[in-house]
Amino acid sequence: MSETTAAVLDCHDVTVRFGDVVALSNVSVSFASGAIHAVVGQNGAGKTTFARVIAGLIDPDEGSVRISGRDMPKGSVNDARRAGVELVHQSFALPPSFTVAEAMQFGGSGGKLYTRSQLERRWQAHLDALNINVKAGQRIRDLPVESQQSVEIARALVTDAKLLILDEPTAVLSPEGAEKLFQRIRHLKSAGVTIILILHKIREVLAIADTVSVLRGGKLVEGPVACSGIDADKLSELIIGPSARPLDEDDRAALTGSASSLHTHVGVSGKDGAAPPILDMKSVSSAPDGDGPPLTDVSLAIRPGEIVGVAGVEGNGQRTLVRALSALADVESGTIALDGRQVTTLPLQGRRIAGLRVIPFERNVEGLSLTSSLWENWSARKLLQGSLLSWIRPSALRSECKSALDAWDVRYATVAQRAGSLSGGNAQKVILSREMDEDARLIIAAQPTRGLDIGATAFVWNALDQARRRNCGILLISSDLDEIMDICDRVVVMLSGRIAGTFEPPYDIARIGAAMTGVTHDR
Ligand SMILES: Nc1ncnc2c1ncn2[C@@H]1O[C@H](COP(=O)(O)OP(=O)(O)OP(=O)(O)O)[C@@H](O)[C@H]1O
Repeated sequence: MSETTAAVLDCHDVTVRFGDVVALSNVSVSFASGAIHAVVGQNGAGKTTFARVIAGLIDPDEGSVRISGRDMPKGSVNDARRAGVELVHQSFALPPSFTVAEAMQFGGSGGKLYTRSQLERRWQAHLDALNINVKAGQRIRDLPVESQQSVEIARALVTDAKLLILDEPTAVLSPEGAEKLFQRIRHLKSAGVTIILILHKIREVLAIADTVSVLRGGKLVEGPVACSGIDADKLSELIIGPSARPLDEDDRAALTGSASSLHTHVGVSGKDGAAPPILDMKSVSSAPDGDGPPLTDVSLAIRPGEIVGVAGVEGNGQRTLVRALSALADVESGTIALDGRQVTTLPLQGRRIAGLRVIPFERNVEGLSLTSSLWENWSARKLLQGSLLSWIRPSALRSECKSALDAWDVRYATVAQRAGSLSGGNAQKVILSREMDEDARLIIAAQPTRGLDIGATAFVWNALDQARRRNCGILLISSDLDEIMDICDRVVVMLSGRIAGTFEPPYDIARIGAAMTGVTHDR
């Protein structure tokens, strides 16, 4: 651990309530300075609430917070920042139309006026000092997600941060991106910054953190304990708790990295290689649409009962692929057929009636209306599929919604609550419960387990497997190569809007990785 063991953070008996929900219950914890502290727990366990209390964004109902030995006035962001606390949120908050320099200035102390070139010079020096490879004049929206995150971190470090909190920083990163982030975090630690990391993946916790603390149902059930004294199995037990359904051995191994059974998927027995494809894309090219490179000559078939994975560094056309399949991108040439029927020019509603379901990349923007109730969000699929409004009975929908959310173990108070009040993982589960229904024929799942806890991730894998057994076709787009290799029957790699390689089990991670970076093409 660190040379110094003085506490940078002391929480005493912190309780936070949202109406009837107790998000944090009498949490008392102390974190030593100069170390990397992981905080883990299931979706809705209270991790983000904990981070927001420390950053002064939430005023706890009870309890107190001390930073570097000083009592913090309750719920004061400015006092927390003055004490050196900076929080990088789960979803990025940089204004997309700003340049990097403008975004950095926005996060700085402000005051003096600068010309554009002065501003850029000022922040370029800061970025260079942190070894962040981004040009200060670039617009945020033109940056890949990994660079946006680096800019968020750089912005948090504009002030003299002593305690940096990163809320699920790896959820948006590729494995290489996560490794780069970890290097940056180790570097910050050696410069004396204390880091709190909210993480879901146990293997990441054990790879980077000095200590780990576990929240369950708003209570601190363990920690901080030294990571050197705990193993993956024990940690997953602490997270899930004694009453939860146990994970099966394969899922546990894949989720915790505790065994060598990774990447052994050998195809599914129910797959019928001779059956006509559910999805048949032939030579599809799309117009540029500002959301990644256009598709160029993409051909892809998915048969009943088949899970096809799309691997690739983010920003290589995966979003355009989802948009083309959802009738949101302009297809210039080529054809798309669903169950033998041409749908190339059919709007989304018609495709949904034909059995298309979409779990979108951005759950808060494309997947949910945050200001609408849970049952309204859940019922949206009926409207999307063109049911007549007069047929819709709100009371029946509310009870259907309740059963579906309970089956997915969503943590919520009432189906009338706003979707925006759910924790990130629970919001994702609402979309999954809506899109993975019995009538689905083709499920496009974009990052379906991003931000989910280990129990929920296993649940999603199981739900995808059930859908496959019902002979659905599934297109799984994920930046988690382990996930792709564990559950897909075939993997295609996207690079610059093209299919750059097709791979079948047993997978060779080195060859897939090479195709992702364009080192080699096809097998
Ligand atoms: N603004 C809010 N209004 C109402 N309830 C809230 C609000 N914010 C959080 N909650 C509830 O508090 C509980 C803890 O939520 P929190 O976001 O802290 O969990 P989390 O551990 O970060 O979950 P995840 O891993 O899904 O992000 C959840 O039950 C959540 O629904």
